[in-house]
Amino acid sequence: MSRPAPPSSVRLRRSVLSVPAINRRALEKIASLDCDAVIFDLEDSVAPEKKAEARENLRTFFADPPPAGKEAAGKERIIRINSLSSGFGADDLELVLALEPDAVLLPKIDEPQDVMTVSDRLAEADAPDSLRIWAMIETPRGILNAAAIAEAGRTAGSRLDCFVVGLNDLRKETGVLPQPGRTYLVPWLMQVVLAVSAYGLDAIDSVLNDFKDMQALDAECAEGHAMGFVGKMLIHPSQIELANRHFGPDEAALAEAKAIVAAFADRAAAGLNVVNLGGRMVERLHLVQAERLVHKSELIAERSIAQRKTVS
Ligand SMILES: CC(C)(COP(=O)(O)OP(=O)(O)OC[C@H]1O[C@@H](n2cnc3c(N)ncnc32)[C@H](O)[C@@H]1OP(=O)(O)O)[C@@H](O)C(=O)NCCC(=O)NCCSC(=O)C[C@H](O)C(=O)O
Ligand SMILES: [Mg+2]
Repeated sequence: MSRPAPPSSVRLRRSVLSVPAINRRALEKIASLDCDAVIFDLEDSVAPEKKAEARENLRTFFADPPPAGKEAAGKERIIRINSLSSGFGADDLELVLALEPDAVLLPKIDEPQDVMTVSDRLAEADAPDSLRIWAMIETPRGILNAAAIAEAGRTAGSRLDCFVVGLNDLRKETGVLPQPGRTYLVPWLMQVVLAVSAYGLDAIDSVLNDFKDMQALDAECAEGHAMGFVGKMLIHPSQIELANRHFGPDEAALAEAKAIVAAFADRAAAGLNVVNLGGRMVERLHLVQAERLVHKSELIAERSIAQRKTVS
């Protein structure tokens, strides 16, 4: 079976900032922030008695003209709803249908059916295809079923696009303690990366709660990038810059990618699957990675221009 084209390969998701939908001041700040994506949170950061008010805040926010609501410099907009079994999820999902963000983020996904139920509801409501589904993988069953859940992304009509790991819930459920290096969590994190890689989705690494500890964030972003995550979920604006740096291509990686693209574009490489690049074997599979990296750097440049226009 051929691997589907990654649906998200053209999206920048280095820094994915969670903004409590109840916090109007934080909502106002979004346009000035250089994150790639925003998760408007209706779930854990909003108290039960404030859910309705939080939904109203989002209605107002999305009704605003750009750059505040609709387009904020090309940032991807995701609304995290409460689970459908919580008593709040159905109203949240109606809001999503009304606002048509780029994606709806489903919390505490245990199995493929959790995704398909929402996918079916969106189809029934004739939601645009551009409205994707993201899934929080943050329960023991979610980790165990990560591959099956990712496979649901291949089901006809499925809108599944991206996983976000939630280590707060996972630690709560399993008793694994927060530790530098996340030693005992690494096998589970890699299971998520493997699952998304098999089915052409993206995976976003978990939040770091200690938002003042830049050293810890630096280490965790480097680790997440090395593991294969495309970005990090964040809770505070001060975390954006480090995430953008780690999950964007650095200068050396970009120079190498451009050299690979140039090597294969050379007429001498016509019909070759392997070339010698300064004493190193480079294959066409590296060309695909290189082209993605170059494309990503172009998207980053476009986003920076759009962001500068927004704040000036
Ligand atoms: C963690 C916070 C409660 C800290 O807030 P605060 O004390 O207000 O921080 P600061 O005074 O340092 O804020 C400085 C300014 O920045 C704005 N701000 C702060 N956070 C955000 C934000 N997330 N988005 C936008 N703007 C933000 C403040 O308004 C200040 O602005 P100004 O007044 O102009 O100076 C707070 O950061 C926060 O609430 N963060 C998000 C929490 C959240 O979304 N939680 C849910 C996601 S975590 C998760 O999902 C876990 C997962 O499910 C799992 O299981 O692991
Ligand atoms: Mg959680």
